[in-house]
Amino acid sequence: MDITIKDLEHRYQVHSPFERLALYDVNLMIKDGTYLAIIGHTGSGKSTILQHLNGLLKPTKGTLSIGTHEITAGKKQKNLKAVRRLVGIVFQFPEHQLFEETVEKDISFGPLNFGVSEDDAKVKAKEALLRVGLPLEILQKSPFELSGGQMRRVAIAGVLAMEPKVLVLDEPTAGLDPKGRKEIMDLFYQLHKDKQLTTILVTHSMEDAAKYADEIVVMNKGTIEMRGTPREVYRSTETLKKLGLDLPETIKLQLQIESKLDVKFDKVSLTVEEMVEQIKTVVRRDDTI
Ligand SMILES: Nc1ncnc2c1ncn2[C@@H]1O[C@H](COP(=O)(O)OP(=O)(O)OP(=O)(O)O)[C@@H](O)[C@H]1O
Repeated sequence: MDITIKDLEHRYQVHSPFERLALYDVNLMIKDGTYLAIIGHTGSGKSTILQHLNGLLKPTKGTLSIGTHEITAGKKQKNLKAVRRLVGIVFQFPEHQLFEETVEKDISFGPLNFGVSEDDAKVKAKEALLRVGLPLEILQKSPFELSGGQMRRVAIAGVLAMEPKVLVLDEPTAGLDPKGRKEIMDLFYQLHKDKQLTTILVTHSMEDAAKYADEIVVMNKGTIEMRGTPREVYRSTETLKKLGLDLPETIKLQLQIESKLDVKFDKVSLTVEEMVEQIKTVVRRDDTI
């Protein structure tokens, strides 16, 4: 399911003294099955874009096409429920939205809301729970008896149980320790691969964008500043610096090695493994090192 965003503008609190232009001239085509990362400085408009993708916010100008569904500024939106079924959003700290008495009821809530029978919702809840790596024994527990990490997984299972075609992730690992972060990011990557799930990740982690995404969009002050593969984007070190964005650690190390040893690597190193390979190549090429 392709997503096309055309001339998107969003103003918060229109016609009030607090009116704020948060997005303008946003044009973006996201092909079905892509893993896209959106990076950018705080306040650049990343979350505002995400919230348009399932109709939580309406454009003040422009159009979004999500598969065959269109959301257009100024037009009454008929199929918002269908769009919300297609696009699942995992917000920051999704566990704050848990509210039911049991894990099973919490995960089943979404499917039931979309008209699935109670029995089918229970099946979907079980599948989703296993998918996020939790045991079925906790189905009848209160979500509030679980650890923080488990609560987050239950909340993610609630989104997966709706079987979305597009998964939108707004800083989904905020507040987790490095091990927990990696586990959750690997889980989303596996889902993306297994189900060809279009995945759109908003992140402040340059490493995660480099490691998982096929494409990166760089936002700046409400509009798209740059778009490309991780290698293309992270090659533009000066532009990223100007935008106040950091580089992945591997690339920072590469730049230091290049400057200290007066050598040039063939490409930017997105992972430690790539960096090691390139160091080997440079050492072989130049026997004075
Ligand atoms: N409800 C709101 N009312 C008014 N202005 C808002 C509202 N929500 C966001 N904004 C403003 O819109 C702009 C874009 O905000 P947005 O949250 O989309 O940025 P972001 O890139 O996601 O930031 P962060 O990285 O901090 O999450 C910011 O200037 C913000 O202050």
